[in-house]
Amino acid sequence: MSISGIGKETARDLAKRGAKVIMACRNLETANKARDEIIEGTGNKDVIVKKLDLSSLKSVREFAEDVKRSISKLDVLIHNAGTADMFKSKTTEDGLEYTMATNHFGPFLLTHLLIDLLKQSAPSRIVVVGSELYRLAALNLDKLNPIGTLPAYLYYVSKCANIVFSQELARRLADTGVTVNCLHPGMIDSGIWRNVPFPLNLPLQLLIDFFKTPEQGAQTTILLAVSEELEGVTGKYYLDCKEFFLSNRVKDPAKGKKLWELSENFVGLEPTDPHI
Ligand SMILES: NC(=O)c1ccc[n+]([C@@H]2O[C@H](COP(=O)([O-])OP(=O)(O)OC[C@H]3O[C@@H](n4cnc5c(N)ncnc54)[C@H](O)[C@@H]3O)[C@@H](O)[C@H]2O)c1
Repeated sequence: MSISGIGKETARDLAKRGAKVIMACRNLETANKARDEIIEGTGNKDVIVKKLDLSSLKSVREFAEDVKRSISKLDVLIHNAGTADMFKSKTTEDGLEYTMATNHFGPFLLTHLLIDLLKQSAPSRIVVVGSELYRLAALNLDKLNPIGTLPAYLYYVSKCANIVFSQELARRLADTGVTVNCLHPGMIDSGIWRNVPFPLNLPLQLLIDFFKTPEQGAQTTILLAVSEELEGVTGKYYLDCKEFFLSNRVKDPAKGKKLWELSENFVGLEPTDPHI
């Protein structure tokens, strides 16, 4: 979960339903303000903030340890946080391209580190916030850590990775009681568009009035997280709270397997870590 946009609205809704919510956030100051606002608005005091920078493998490991120390049951893991820096490409302390590290490698590692807890808590769920923009990208598995690639394109690639990941994860977790579904939240007026520079932001300024609110954008995530009707449903993709079709290329098991093996290497999965 994250502190602004769709993540904040998802946290608010789950808190309203009485859930214990862990908000995983980079900036603790802003996160604590968001948490206080949610507690005040919902009356649910069981909303906590924990530090997580998904672009740092060390931070992901520290966060997972912190979570495992503080709870004994995890019903839903929501991979919502994402970045889309259209014009700057950076390399992380782990030698990973920043957008791919935040949007794919961090969530990939985190899923591994929390999988035993999710299995013990089954029936449990993993929800992955992808994007329809995946249709514009090809996932080049010969360059999964795409340092030097046009930054604007990297967001699409990372969202494509989210979907291939969710499909492969669902296959690997079949019969464990842990389900995995992915979604597109819609076009949402959120912080994700803040890095679009002049002059590309000009048409965006006009279009953004037609975008949905973060609260509306959270609805498909919430459905996948809580709907009793979706108990046991796995490996699907949703848009506007309805199942939607995926292109065959993201469903290909050979591609999913290769993404998995490469990602295990990039995140430095240890023999002692849980493997999925
Ligand atoms: N807004 C849209 O139109 C749209 C469309 C399709 C998909 N999405 C997806 O929805 C999800 C939520 O995005 P949003 O629209 O609410 O944008 P947002 O920018 O408002 O929220 C993104 C959140 O991710 C957090 N985040 C970014 N980098 C992080 C890091 N390294 N570690 C931890 N947290 C980090 C940010 O702090 C922020 O809280 C993203 O996965 C995005 O790709 C959004």
